[in-house]
Amino acid sequence: MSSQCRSILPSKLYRAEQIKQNEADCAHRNGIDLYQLMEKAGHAVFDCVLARFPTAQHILIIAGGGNNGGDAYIVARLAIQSGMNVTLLAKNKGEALEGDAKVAMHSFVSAQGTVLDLDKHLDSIRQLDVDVIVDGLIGIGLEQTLRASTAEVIEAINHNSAPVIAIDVPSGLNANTGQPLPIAVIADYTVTFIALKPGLFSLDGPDHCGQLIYSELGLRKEFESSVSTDLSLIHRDTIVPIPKRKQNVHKGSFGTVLVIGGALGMGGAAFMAGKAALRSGVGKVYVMCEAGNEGMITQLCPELMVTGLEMLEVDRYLAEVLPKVDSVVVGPGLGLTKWSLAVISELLKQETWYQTPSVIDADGINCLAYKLDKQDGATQDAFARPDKPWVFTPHPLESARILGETVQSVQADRLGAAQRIVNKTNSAVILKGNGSIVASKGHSAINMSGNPAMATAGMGDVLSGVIGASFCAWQLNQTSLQKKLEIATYLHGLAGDFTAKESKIGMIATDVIESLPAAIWNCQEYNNKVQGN
Ligand SMILES: NC(=O)C1=CN([C@@H]2O[C@H](COP(=O)(O)OP(=O)(O)OC[C@H]3O[C@@H](n4cnc5c(N)ncnc54)[C@H](O)[C@@H]3O)[C@@H](O)[C@H]2O)[C@@H](O)CC1
Ligand SMILES: [K+]
Repeated sequence: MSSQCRSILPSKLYRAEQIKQNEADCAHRNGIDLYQLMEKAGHAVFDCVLARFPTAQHILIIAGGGNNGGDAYIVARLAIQSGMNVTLLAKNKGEALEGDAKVAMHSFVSAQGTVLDLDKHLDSIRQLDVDVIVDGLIGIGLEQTLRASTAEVIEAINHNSAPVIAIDVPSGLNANTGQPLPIAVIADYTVTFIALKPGLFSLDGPDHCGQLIYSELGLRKEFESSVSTDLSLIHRDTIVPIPKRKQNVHKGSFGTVLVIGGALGMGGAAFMAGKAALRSGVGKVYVMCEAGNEGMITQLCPELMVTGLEMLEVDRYLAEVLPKVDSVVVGPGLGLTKWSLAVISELLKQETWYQTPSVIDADGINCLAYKLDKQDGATQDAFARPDKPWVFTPHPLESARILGETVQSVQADRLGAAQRIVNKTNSAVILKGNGSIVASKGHSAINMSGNPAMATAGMGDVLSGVIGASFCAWQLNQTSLQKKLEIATYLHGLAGDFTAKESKIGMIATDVIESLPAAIWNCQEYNNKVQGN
C-alpha cells in the first residue's frame, strides 16, 4: 500500500452508513448545509485536478444519479469556469436528479455547461482523448451488486487510458469491505471526504483507489468527536512507541520465546519464526521441532536453542519449558500429521499454556480446526476459555477453516470475518492479506504497511516470530494485547517495505528478517523526533 498518502491520515475509520447518518448533523453544527458541503467536495476534487494535471485542457466527467454525481457537477462547473473543455456524461442527462445534486447540475448548466446522455456515449468513454477523467458515478451510496448498465460504464472508464480521479470512492467498490461489486473503477487518485472508509484500505480497495487524498471538508473534528467507531487504521502515527533500551541490561531483560513447529521437511518455517523473534530483539529463543530436524535448524541459526522430539517426549519437554517462556509461537512448519496432532494434544493439557501469550499460526490453526471438526472436547474447551492472551493469525483459507465457511464469504467481509473468529476462539486475531486486520473483542484495525512482494512463502512464519517478540522484547508491559499486535504487524510490513524498496518482485522471507532491526530503529527514531518520546 506504499502508494497511499500516509502522513496526514487520521487513525479512525468509519463505515459508509455512519457517514451518511451523521454528515448532515455535523455540517449543521458547523454552520453549513449539505449543498455547501457538496460545493466543498467539488472544490476539493477540482484542486486535485489542478494540482496533479496542471496542463489539462479536456476533462471527461461522469455524473451518477445521486450526490456523488452532485459533486461531479460542481467539478464540471469549476472546470468550465477555469476555461477547460468539459465533456459531462450523466445518467438520463441528469433529468431524474433531486435535491442538492439537482442544484449542482443547474449551477453547471448556468455556467454554459452541456449535459450529455451517458448511455448513448459509452463509446466516447472508451475512446475519447482526454487529459483526465473524473468518476462521479457512485460513492458511498452503492447498494448491492451493480446494475448491468452501470457495470458497462465502469468497464468503459477502465478501458480509457486517461488518468482517473475518483470522487469519494472508486465507483463500484464497496466502501466498507473493499470488494468490487463485481467491478470497480481503477483510479489513479481518489479524493475521499469527511472520514476514511475501511474498504479503501483492505482487499482490492488500494488497487482501485490509487493515491488516496483525504479531504475532511472542515468536519473531521466535529465528526470524530461526535461519532464513535470500532475501526481504526494502523500507521506510523498510531503505533505505540518502543522505548529505547537502557545500557545496563542482559539477555534476561528481553524475554524468552518458544517456537513449536518444524515437522520433518518443514524445519525452515520454525527457523524463520525463531530467527525473526531474535532479530526483533528477544533475549532467548527455544525451538521445539520433530526429531531429526534439530541439526539443520541449528546449522541455519546457531543462536536458537533447538530440541528435536519424538511424540512421547513432547509432554515432558512442554512441562519443563513452558513455565520458563514469555510467549509461545505454535505452528510454523508444524504439519498436519500424527506427530503434530500429538503435539497439540499435549499442549492443550498444559495449564500454563492458557496463561502464556501465544501466537497460533499456519498448521497450529489447521490442527486445532481439524480437532474442532472432530468435536475434540479439549479443543472446544480451549476455544471457549475467555480472556486468553492468544492470537490466531490465519490467512483467508485458514480463516474459512476455523469458521467452517468459504474463502469467498471471508473475503466478502474481512472485518466481519475477523470478529467472527475473535468470538469463536475467544482470542485476538490477525486476518492476513492486503490490509491485514488486527482484531480483538469489539475493535478491528487495518494495517497500512507492507507491499505485494510479501506475497511469498515464509512471510507468515516471520510475522509469527515478530508477534512472539512483541510480548517480551520491547518492554510494552502496560500495552494492551491489541496494541502489541498492531505494532508487530506494522513493523513486519515496514521491514517488508524497507526490503522491497524498488522491485516488488523476488523478495524472500529471510530478507525481511534482516530488515527487522532497521524497521524497529526507524520507528524509535520517528517517535523521538516527531512525538518527543
Ligand atoms: N450532500 C451530501 O449528502 C454530500 C454527499 N457527498 C457525496 O455524496 C455521495 C453519497 O451520495 P448518495 O447517498 O446520494 O449516494 P451515491 O451518489 O453515492 O449513490 C447513489 C447513486 O448510485 C446509484 N446506485 C446505487 N447502487 C447502485 C447499484 N447497485 N447499481 C447501479 N447504480 C447504483 C443510485 O441509483 C444513485 O444514482 C458521497 O459518496 C459523496 O460523494 C458529498 O458531496 C458531501 C456532501
Ligand atoms: K465515485
